[in-house]
Order: sequence, then C-alpha cells, then structure tokens
Amino acid sequence: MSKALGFEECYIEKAFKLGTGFDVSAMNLYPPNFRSKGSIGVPDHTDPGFFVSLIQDVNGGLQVFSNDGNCVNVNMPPNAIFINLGDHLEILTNGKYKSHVHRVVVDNNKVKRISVATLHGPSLDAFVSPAPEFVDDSHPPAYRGMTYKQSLQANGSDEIKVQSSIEQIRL
Ligand SMILES: O=C(O)CCC(=O)C(=O)O
Ligand SMILES: [Fe+2]
Repeated sequence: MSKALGFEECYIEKAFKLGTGFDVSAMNLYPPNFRSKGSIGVPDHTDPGFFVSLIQDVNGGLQVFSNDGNCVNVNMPPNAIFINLGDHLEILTNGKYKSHVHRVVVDNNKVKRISVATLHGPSLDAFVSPAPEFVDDSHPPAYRGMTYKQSLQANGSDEIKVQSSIEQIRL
C-alpha cells in the first residue's frame, strides 16, 4: 500500500510504528430477530486504526457507505475476510484514502450472526497527522495530529465506541 501511494515500501510501517502496533478485536453477536434500535444493530460509524479485518459466520447485515453516500450491502463469500480502511490511514493521507462509514442492519435476520472485527492500529505512541506528501496549498491539513492513544481516548472509555474520534480532529 505504501508503494501504491508513491511512498517507499516501509513508509506506512514506519509512520504507524507497526512493530508495536496496537490491535483490538470486537466480537459481535446478533441474536435472531434482534431489535435494539429498530432495524439497526450497530449505527453508522468509522473504525479507528490503519485497517480493519472482519470475518463473519453468516452473510448479510453489514452495509458500507460509498464516497457518494450510496449504501452498499457487503456480500462476502464463505470464509472470506473483509478489509475496510481505518481512520488513521485517512488522517495520514489527508483524506485521500477514506475510512468508510458503515453500519449493521438486523432486519429479517432469522439466524444468529457472529462477526469479529479486528482493528489493526498504529503503536499507541505513534503521532499520526497528515503526511507532508499529501499537504499543499490546494490540500491544507484536514486533521489535527494526535498520538494513537490520544485518539482512542477521544473516543471515550471504550476503544471501539460507535462514534469515531476522527470527527473531533477534523479541521
Ligand atoms: O458486525 C459487523 O459486521 C460489523 C461490526 C463493526 O462495524 C465493528 O465492530 O466495528
Ligand atoms: Fe466498525
């Protein structure tokens, strides 16, 4: 991915200090006919971190919003891993790569669904801000910099609260 962005091969690894990267797994269980807030199992949110890998035992429920606001149903083949980009890649690339808003709908789920979302994050002490390569007169910094630990703390006491801290650091 570093090379695709025009960086040297280890650029993202170094920027996020991935050698001591901080990963968090969220295990979600949606019982059959689950209704917490109407048809919404998990409300609209983005995930912190570099990228998120998600596995599930039953297909259906996850929806991702595209850049133009269209809601896309995620249709995963069995045994697939779904990869979504996280907030800190959006911050590092000054908004070029997007951390997509997603949600879980639980309408019509006749069987229970389990998903495991693993947030692969920078090191807690990595200070993440827009990289100079993505900042110029026509692209001023769109986010304030913060250490990964500070941005997780800005989410509240829960690392994976539904409201991501990216909104708090948007300039
Ligand atoms: O259950 C899912 O498919 C997604 C859950 C999710 O977005 C999360 O845990 O951050
Ligand atoms: Fe999520």
